[in-house]
Amino acid sequence: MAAIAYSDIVPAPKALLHDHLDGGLRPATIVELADAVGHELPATDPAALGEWFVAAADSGSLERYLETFAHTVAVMQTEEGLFRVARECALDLAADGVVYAEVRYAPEQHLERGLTLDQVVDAVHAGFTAGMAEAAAQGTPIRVGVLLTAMRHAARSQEIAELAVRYRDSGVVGFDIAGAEAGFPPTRHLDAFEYLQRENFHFTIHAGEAFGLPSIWQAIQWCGADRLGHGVRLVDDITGTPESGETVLGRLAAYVRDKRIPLELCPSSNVQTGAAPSIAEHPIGLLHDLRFRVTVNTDNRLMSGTSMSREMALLSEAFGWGWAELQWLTINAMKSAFIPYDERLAIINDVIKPGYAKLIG
Ligand SMILES: O=c1[nH]cnc2c1ncn2[C@@H]1O[C@H](CO)[C@@H](O)[C@H]1O
Ligand SMILES: [Zn+2]
Repeated sequence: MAAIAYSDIVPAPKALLHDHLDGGLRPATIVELADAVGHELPATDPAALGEWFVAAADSGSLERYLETFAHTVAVMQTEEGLFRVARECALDLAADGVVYAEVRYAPEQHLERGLTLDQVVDAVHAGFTAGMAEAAAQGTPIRVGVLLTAMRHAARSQEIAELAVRYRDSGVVGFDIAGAEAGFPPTRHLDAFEYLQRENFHFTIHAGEAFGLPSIWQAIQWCGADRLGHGVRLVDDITGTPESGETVLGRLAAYVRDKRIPLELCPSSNVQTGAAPSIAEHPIGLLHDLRFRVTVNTDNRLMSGTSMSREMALLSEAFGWGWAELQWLTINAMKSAFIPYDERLAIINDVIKPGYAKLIG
């Protein structure tokens, strides 16, 4: 079957679970905000700056990929900067046909100019609220929920977990840890995860991206993660291929599949950090064939020069996926969202299924 074109995918309803607020700024916005706060950039022409981010993030290592965030985080230190970035994020996702998104960021990284954690969360919330209202007025409604991230090398996870729970009725739907994986196992933050479980709150953990199975195992069996951020290295626990008919799942891979634990896979990001050799060789193909709870995500639209529609177009081309697969990915994501069950179901039945029914024809 011919691959579905990017331009045909844009109007299709999409759900996104793994997108970093500080990884999705418009290059032109970075230039303007950097000028206002006196931050020096590697390029001041927006197009050149956009190219710089993709090239610099194309490093083959997660640590070097993450260094590029210095230039986005630097311009997200004021209420105006945070509001603007969040508003534009909602608008950009809506324009790409995303109808539901969970966007994450680490409040502790936005305190350099004197904001408090609460001021950071309030400013982002106001930006998303404005962006959602504008998107709805433009006929492209989107719902955005926030995940508050704690940085895994730092020691503020308990505080950020408490912040997330405090804001659970004001737009925050979950918690996450991110940052360099090797050397910073999720169990360092066990207190925060146990607290969140006692609060009946939801969380995902970046695991199995730059480091393998022990990180995934800890995230699930010690920390109790609802979902896996990436989780792509789970393939290390799978032998054989479906074609040969001798695929064998190890205990951990079997557990993840049996429990329907969602995998927040981010193909382009993985190719840039070296977690996968190419889109065509990305384990998402195998994980899809084995019917894991696979979702597709952008991770960092700026650093990967990507969007949900582009990721789906790349997958359609690499694996021959048609509308049925794109719908499957979208419904998987919506089923795995952190908003209440009835609200997830309403988006699936009222928005996603009718949207794809028109496309499938
Ligand atoms: O793919 C990733 N793996 C691990 N950490 C990441 C990834 N993308 C972004 N961040 C980290 O998360 C912080 C909050 O959004 C970002 O500042 C970046 O350091
Ligand atoms: Zn991420």
